Amino acid sequence: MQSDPPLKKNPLLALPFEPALASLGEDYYDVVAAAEFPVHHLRFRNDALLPLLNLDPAAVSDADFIEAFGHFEGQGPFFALRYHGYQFGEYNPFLGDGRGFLYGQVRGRDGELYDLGTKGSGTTPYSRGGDGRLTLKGGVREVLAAEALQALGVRTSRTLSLIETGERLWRGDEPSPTRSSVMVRLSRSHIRFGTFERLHYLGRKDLIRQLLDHVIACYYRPLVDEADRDALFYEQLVERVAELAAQWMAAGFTHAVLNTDNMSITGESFDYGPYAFIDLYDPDFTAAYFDPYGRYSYGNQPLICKVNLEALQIPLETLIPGERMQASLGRFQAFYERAYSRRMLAKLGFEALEASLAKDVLASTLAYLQAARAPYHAFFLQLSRNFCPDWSTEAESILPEWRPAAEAEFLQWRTLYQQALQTLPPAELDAVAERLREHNPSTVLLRPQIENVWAAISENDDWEPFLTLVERLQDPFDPPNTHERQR
Ligand SMILES: Nc1ncnc2c1ncn2[C@@H]1O[C@H](COP(=O)(O)OP(=O)(O)OP(=O)(O)O)[C@@H](O)[C@H]1O
Ligand SMILES: [Mg+2]
Repeated sequence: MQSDPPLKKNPLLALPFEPALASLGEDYYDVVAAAEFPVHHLRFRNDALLPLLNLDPAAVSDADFIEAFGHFEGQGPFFALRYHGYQFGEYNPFLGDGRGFLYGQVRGRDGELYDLGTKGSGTTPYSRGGDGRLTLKGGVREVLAAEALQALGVRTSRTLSLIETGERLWRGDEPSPTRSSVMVRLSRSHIRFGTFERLHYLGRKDLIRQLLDHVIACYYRPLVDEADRDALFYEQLVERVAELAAQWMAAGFTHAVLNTDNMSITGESFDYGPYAFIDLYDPDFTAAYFDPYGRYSYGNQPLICKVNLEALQIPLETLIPGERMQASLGRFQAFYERAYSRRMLAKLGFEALEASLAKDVLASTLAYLQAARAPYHAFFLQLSRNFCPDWSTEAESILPEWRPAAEAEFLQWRTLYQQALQTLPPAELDAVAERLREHNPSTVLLRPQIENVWAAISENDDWEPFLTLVERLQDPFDPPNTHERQR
């Protein structure tokens, strides 16, 4: 008797999905179906992420991606997650996944629990009149942001796949009709501050208790056996969010929509809509056209994170003493400054400096950048490319071309920068050069870069510039030893 040939299994569908959220019961989501799309063109697959899911990229075909993350066959049920949120300071009880769902949860090779979540997969009970879709440009922008941030050391969600879906969408902020896509995102949970806010709004203390236990068990595991774990959770969240704000600020990144429904309970950065990397150093830079008062401006991000953490105290109040949370929140600024200073010192080439000198060097750097309205990334890249150990004895040779932009502030900065170099033994100066190279990208995702790759796609359906840019963003630094040769 002839046996049937073995069916080829789609490795994406054979992932060991864990129903972590589903195990909590039905209060947190609505079961939804994916939209059916007229076409499926795989535009991006993030092979770099597959090993984390114990998958060999060579064993996963494009057709596998399309079956799993375009047709959404062979897996389910899918959950549109319920949440509320403060949007631009106003409470909105009508939110929830309106164009996405939790596709499944998987444990990564690193032992962490990851969510696969969609964006643009169709309408849900929370679409509020929206079409449930993601524009192709929006998908392209989200892929780019996540890859760029990851390489700059920001704790971020990643994009696993982007599939073009052949529909025509109408949007006020893109020339329309515009092309459609569906994205699958890998993240450390889609539980948002707003997930807790909704439970408070509904008066469900029991569910707040259940959800917090779940969050601690899944995402704050070392705390599970602590008697004081609820309060420690909030303290660690404050620390993680402060660290995240510092990561954004050092990377020169403006998230642009820091509503509490876009704040992850794991302290991870996600949801890349109208974001922008700053070009000129300007704390007032605001990326979203719908943010006229600059609530979510570049420089306001640490403060707004703190405001959001404070709002989260309301749903947590029944579980954690208010004074404990206030005391933790009181440490936000110190956590933030420590993390920001460490990252900025690395961008200046230092691992550590004596505390008051570190403070002065950093303050003078920012004062110069702001007075000169200097291009943020170009300044640090040039510092990195031009760095020379002789700078510790020859002040005049330190970036002379940057002097005219704001001379007084420049001279102040230069004096302090040189002073900082002089605290290092001569042998350490090579390490400064290396640190500068490793912390200052030569490929930066400025708006013109995004518009260029988008123009190639929209005008010629040419995906090469996009794929090339993704690759460069994944490793955005000059190669080792190139600066040596340039000098
Ligand atoms: N085209 C759309 N159709 C339906 N709902 C939408 C649409 N665009 C946004 N929404 C909903 O509006 C709210 C705010 O959108 P926002 O842009 O912050 O999130 P998102 O980008 O859709 O998703 P996420 O936060 O998961 O990245 C969310 O509840 C979202 O689901
Ligand atoms: Mg969102």
